[in-house]
Amino acid sequence: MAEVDLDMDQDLQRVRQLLRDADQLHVLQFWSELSADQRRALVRELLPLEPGGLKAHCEAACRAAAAPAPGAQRSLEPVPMETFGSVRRSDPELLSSWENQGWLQVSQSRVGVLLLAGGQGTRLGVDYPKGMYDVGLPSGKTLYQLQAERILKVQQLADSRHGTKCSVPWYIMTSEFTLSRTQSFFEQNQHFGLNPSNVVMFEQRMIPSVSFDGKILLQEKWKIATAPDGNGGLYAALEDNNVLEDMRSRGVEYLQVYCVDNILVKMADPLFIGFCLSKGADCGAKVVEKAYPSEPVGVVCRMGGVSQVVEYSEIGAETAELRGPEGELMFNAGNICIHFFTRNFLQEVAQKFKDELKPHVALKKIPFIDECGNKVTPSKANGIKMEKFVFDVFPFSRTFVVLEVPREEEFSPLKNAEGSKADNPSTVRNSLLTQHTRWAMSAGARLLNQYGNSVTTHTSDAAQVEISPLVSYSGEGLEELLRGRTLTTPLLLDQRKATELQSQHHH
Ligand SMILES: CC(=O)N[C@H]1[C@@H](OP(=O)(O)O)O[C@H](CO)[C@@H](O)[C@@H]1O
Repeated sequence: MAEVDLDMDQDLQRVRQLLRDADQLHVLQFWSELSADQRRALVRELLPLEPGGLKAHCEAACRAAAAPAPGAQRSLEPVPMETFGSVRRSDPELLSSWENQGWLQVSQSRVGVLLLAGGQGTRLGVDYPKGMYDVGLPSGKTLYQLQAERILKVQQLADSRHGTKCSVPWYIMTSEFTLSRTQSFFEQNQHFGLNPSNVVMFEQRMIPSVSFDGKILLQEKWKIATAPDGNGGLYAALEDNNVLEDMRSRGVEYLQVYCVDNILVKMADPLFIGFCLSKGADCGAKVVEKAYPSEPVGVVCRMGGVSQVVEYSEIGAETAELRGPEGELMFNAGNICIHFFTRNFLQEVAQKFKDELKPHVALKKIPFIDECGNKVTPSKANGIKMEKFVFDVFPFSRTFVVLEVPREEEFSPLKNAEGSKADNPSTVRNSLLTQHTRWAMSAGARLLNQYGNSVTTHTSDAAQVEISPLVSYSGEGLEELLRGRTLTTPLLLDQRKATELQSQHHH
């Protein structure tokens, strides 16, 4: 006991020094009121902060609040055609050559996927990890489950093409907010059938949230307000947790990185992997055509000849609305947060460039403890969160490529709560059901709605087909089950139903 307290004394001294140097001593202002446990908690939280880093962080936040980043966007240009591929405009032969290349890599276990899942889900309004959200599909599957089953399927398809027994490891970056609940959710669900040793969770760093005058905000008298360091915290987290070493030891050379919230995300997409490899790229991004100028997606573009993404929060309406000769949006390459990286490139970023990533500043409402010790829930922005962006490493790549994909097949993100205008549980559920209805119809099924009428349009709200990823990854393999059949919707085509349909065929 005495020993612990001695350590505690030393630690407290270090923390005091650290705070004094960064001009943040107010963090300890309620020290005399704290219990022994609370004191220990506070010291434990502050101890790992790097002295110089903390000071620089607070000062930078303060400066940023005073003078928002200048929109140095006059020199923006669209991405040049030669780095740009398009699924819609490429002929089937080219597409299947990319795909074949990708399947080969997957089958050789050279491809991994990495999920960015440290976010707080503030806009969605849930206090648990977004991946655990059930969007109300007939199957009741969560985003995590859909993703897990797509991994199972992509492995299985690669194996049956190449006679292999491959694995696609799933790296999951979580944060203090999401790690333990994500872990227990996966355990409760037996990792959705995946081999647990191929699911690797790690945690990104948290950084202090600061007031407009550069002071760390207290969330409790014994806890500072912190936020994850943004999805660009990936690169520090890869280092902190030896993830690249893990990849190397498994022989994983290529990584698809993606955000948790896109219900249509293709896991380890062979076509995307093959496209990037065929171009000799070290880094790539999937994009969709922007739906409208103010759509909240970043745009992939160039500045001074260097590829990058300008985030929707920073582009400015004027630039977003610029149009080309045919009336199309000039900056039309909407970032859907699906990126390709070679392991070598990530290694290089981790070694040389990750400290060059500039944090972006967001002004937010951050609940805090005021000087009198009262809890305040602000009604307008009172604080600064500094976030790094995952795509800010694009400028360091040697060969950067872009693949444009059809939105209705690949992008429908869950951002907002039910009742909001877009990107909410209903819109993402409908995107998936509409996609699966389309797949079923092009496989030759005749679909009836619950009133016995034919479902005719491809986008009808009444069309309710859900196809398990374990049955089909991207629409393949459905003809043998569905051709020439009349089926009533809602239809849940899971493995059981598939077996049933198959046995009927054989009679
Ligand atoms: C930093 C970052 O990755 N921002 C991404 C990401 O936005 P969020 O609002 O952070 O979810 O996903 C969008 C696509 O859903 C993409 O357009 C945008 O550029």
